[in-house]
Amino acid sequence: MTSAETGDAGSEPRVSAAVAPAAVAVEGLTHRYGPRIIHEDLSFTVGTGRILGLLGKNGVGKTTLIKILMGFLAPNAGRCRVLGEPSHRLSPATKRRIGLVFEGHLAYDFLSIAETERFFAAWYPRWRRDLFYDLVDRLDLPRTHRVGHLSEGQRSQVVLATVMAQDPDLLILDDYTMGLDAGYRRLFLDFLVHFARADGKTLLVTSHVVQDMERLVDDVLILRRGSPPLQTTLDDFLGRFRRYRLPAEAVPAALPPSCETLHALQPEVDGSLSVFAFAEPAAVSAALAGHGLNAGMLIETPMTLEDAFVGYTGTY
Ligand SMILES: Nc1ncnc2c1ncn2[C@@H]1O[C@H](COP(=O)(O)OP(=O)(O)OP(=O)(O)O)[C@@H](O)[C@H]1O
Repeated sequence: MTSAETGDAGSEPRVSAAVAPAAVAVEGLTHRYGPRIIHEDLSFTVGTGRILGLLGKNGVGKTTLIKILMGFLAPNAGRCRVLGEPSHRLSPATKRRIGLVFEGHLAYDFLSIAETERFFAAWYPRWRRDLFYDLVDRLDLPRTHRVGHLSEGQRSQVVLATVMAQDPDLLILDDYTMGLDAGYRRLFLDFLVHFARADGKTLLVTSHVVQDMERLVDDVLILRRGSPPLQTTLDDFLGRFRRYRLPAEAVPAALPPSCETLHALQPEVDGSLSVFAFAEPAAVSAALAGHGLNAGMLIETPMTLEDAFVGYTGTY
């Protein structure tokens, strides 16, 4: 038993949730693998009916966090409540309300598509056969086709359909893109958005295809190793986090350090400089001028979520 206080019954987390009660509430979570700290004093919420994108570079601890939320892993410290229950003591009824797509997802190779549908239907009281076949029939394969004979992307489609058909209240998708082609990814995203919005579902999604998140999420939780996480709405992040560009002729050999105003300075291959900041142009210009740079040539340039994510977390 670890010193985890995950979800002490009766003690509600003191997190500032925008929507209460939160579908997921994490407070003060710390997790280590041996001496390596993966999460330290992490707190966040996923509001009921919200779609949260969990973003972060490789190895930052997204899957670890999901394993903790599902009760597969006990953290060293902190409280995690999922659908109102401590994550390490989820009741079978609550587990049935959670749809999970995870690396190494469950699919039985020896079953056919139709047998897969019948097998999983038996476990879930709200099973949506219509949803399952809505997604799976697009494969244009006979329902007698064996799962073991599907391509990687086709298999992923069956897994995603299986999870959606469970009609979960909370859907956790850990990198759902697994071999999906661009068309199916788009289709599945549209399905997900419709599914979530129509029925007030809560989604927690990770994906390295960050541009997909822009079409999907309400909120972002961005994890960075050694720094506090950022949780905010997508609109707030994209509205406040800005990129400015200085042309090559205004870029000195020695760059100023990042600071509260200048979140990151990134030299580009053409010699120009990208400056990322949660600040208005005047404040950024003043900060650059304070370091002797010619900020008169600073231009703000629009960003996608992927640009903003890379600017916020760095390229490596
Ligand atoms: N069982 C384990 N024992 C020791 N270290 C582990 C274990 N599981 C994961 N790690 C390490 O913990 C860190 C976080 O891993 P995790 O899989 O949670 O990251 P992630 O953000 O999901 O990464 P990715 O985006 O690459 O999938 C990594 O450095 C990983 O090597």
